[in-house]
Amino acid sequence: MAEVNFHEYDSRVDLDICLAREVGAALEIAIAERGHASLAVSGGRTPVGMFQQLRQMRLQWDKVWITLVDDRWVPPSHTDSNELLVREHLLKYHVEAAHFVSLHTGAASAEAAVAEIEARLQAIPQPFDVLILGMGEDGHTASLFPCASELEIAAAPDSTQSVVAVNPSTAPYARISLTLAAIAQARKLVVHLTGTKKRQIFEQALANTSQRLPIARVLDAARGPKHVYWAE
Ligand SMILES: O=C1O[C@H](COP(=O)(O)O)[C@@H](O)[C@H](O)[C@H]1O
Repeated sequence: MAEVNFHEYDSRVDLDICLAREVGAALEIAIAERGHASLAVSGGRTPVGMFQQLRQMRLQWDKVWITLVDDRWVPPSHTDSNELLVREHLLKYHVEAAHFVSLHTGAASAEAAVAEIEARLQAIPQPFDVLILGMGEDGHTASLFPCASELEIAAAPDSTQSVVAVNPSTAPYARISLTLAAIAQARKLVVHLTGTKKRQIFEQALANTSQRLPIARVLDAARGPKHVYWAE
């Protein structure tokens, strides 16, 4: 079972403040050591408060590259776009100076966009200094869905691909997702969770050795320290 450092907070606001500070500190260290930093974030509802804390931090954001771990294959103006969420809640105030790399292109399908997105990601300093994952109640993380026919390709630990197109059968929209192999390289991997139900699902996923859900597979493969930030 993957070893994780579990950080528990009394409230979601406390969690958001502390996680934003941890992320900011890790990015500062990366800039001091390598002259630049990279951050990959998740979409969904969980990270909004943390984004709002992070955007108020004074860092050398012009030296930071930001991308998403996954996005839904919808235009970036769509209400369900993870990119829109990041633009509205993170890429403001100080963070406006950061370099944002979109997972969306003008291609006709997610599959047709993979090569262009793969090329764009080459411009980001990698491995990611900080990569923040969310988790769905089905145990998916990024867009590595247990129900997707592409899961075995997307979750192959030795894949040389950084991104894949995924078509979940239990969730809306085709997706673009970082592969497990790209996620697992991160220098610091954070899982950001809220609520009792997600905590139970997460703990069961890690304990279940016969059915490895995507969240457990990613943590098994991660090469750097793994942290879970949780609040009710
Ligand atoms: O579809 C997605 O869901 C997960 C979890 O979202 P949440 O709303 O439960 O926080 C998210 O991590 C992922 O980026 C997103 O595309």
